[in-house]
Amino acid sequence: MTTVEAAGTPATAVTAPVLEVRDLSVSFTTEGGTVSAVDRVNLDLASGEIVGMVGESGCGKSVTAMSIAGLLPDSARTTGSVRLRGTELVGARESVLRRVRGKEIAYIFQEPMTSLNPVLTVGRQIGEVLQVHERMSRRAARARAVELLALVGIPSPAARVDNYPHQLSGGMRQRVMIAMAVACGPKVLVADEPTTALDVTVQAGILQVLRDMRDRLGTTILIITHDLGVIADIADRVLVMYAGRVAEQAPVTDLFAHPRHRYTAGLLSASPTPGRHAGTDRLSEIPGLVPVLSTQPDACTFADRCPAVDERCREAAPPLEPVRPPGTTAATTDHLAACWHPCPTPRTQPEETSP
Ligand SMILES: Nc1ncnc2c1ncn2[C@@H]1O[C@H](COP(=O)(O)OP(=O)(O)OP(=O)(O)O)[C@@H](O)[C@H]1O
Repeated sequence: MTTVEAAGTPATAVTAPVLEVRDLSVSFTTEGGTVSAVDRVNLDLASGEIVGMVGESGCGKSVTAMSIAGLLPDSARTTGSVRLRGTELVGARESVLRRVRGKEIAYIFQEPMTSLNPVLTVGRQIGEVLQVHERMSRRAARARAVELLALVGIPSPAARVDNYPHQLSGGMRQRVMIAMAVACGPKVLVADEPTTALDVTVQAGILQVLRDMRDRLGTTILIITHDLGVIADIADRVLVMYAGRVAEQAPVTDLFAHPRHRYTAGLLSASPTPGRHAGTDRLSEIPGLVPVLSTQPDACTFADRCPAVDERCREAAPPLEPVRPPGTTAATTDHLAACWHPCPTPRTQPEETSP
């Protein structure tokens, strides 16, 4: 574990991160005014790491991920910095983004049917990526497409390469999307709810494919999901988003065993994650709704829903800071929470108890 250098800095890997996000904020101009979707997010992704991003609907997960991949619409205003292997992406020219997308960073969307072209065979679609980015001949690209379909576990890839998307099951289409995404060997893969529309066994297969991509190709993966079971299954580290901000981030086992932000604790008890609901079928709910960020910029955004709220929470937003692991006195950069009154841990420090 690395020691703390400055409060509020994200967990830093020992080697230089592949992706560095600093103070990333995104707002949208709408007819009803400016909507703030992401507020000063910091995040590092280390090489070969799988990081999960969780949070309720509307917390800013997709907007964060799309801004990282340079995929936001023109109505978005982005500030801060996103550096991918040293290249700044915020404000970069379209020619830079075009070069980076696919080759350096790739994005997998939730619903492959809307991303795949229905009138082209999957082989043509994978092949086009290779022809454009890798300047492969059509023939070589087709052969590579067959290899990629095999890599993502599609049976009879030499025959499936000539299928149209509608001839494949939902799980196979998602595998095709992953094959297209990894075709040019991107360093970073952003997977936005890649398993949401799939049943549990197909979902397990897709997660295995993502793990294989990391293990075989060293791909760094940012996976967005509502499903804490998916996070527990695949992620090394978790980032919990709330109302456009990072509420907590920690190694996965630490987060599940010792959530420190009250929102994370609420999410865990509202989710049927194995081991947390022994003997009960009922899920608890976090009362209230995710607030619109622009309505309360200088307070903890979770204040209205928090069981430990006090005046301080309504007066100032807590910074994302390292918390002490149970039984230790020194904070580490591995576990950070943005909370004035973190949940107590089994051997909590006196000043960390709830009010
Ligand atoms: N194009 C847009 N124009 C205006 N507001 C937007 C736009 N895209 C997203 N938003 C707003 O930004 C906020 C964050 O949205 P985002 O899609 O990132 O949430 P999310 O956490 O990914 O939710 P979900 O899990 O439902 O996808 C929401 O309030 C959303 O309404």
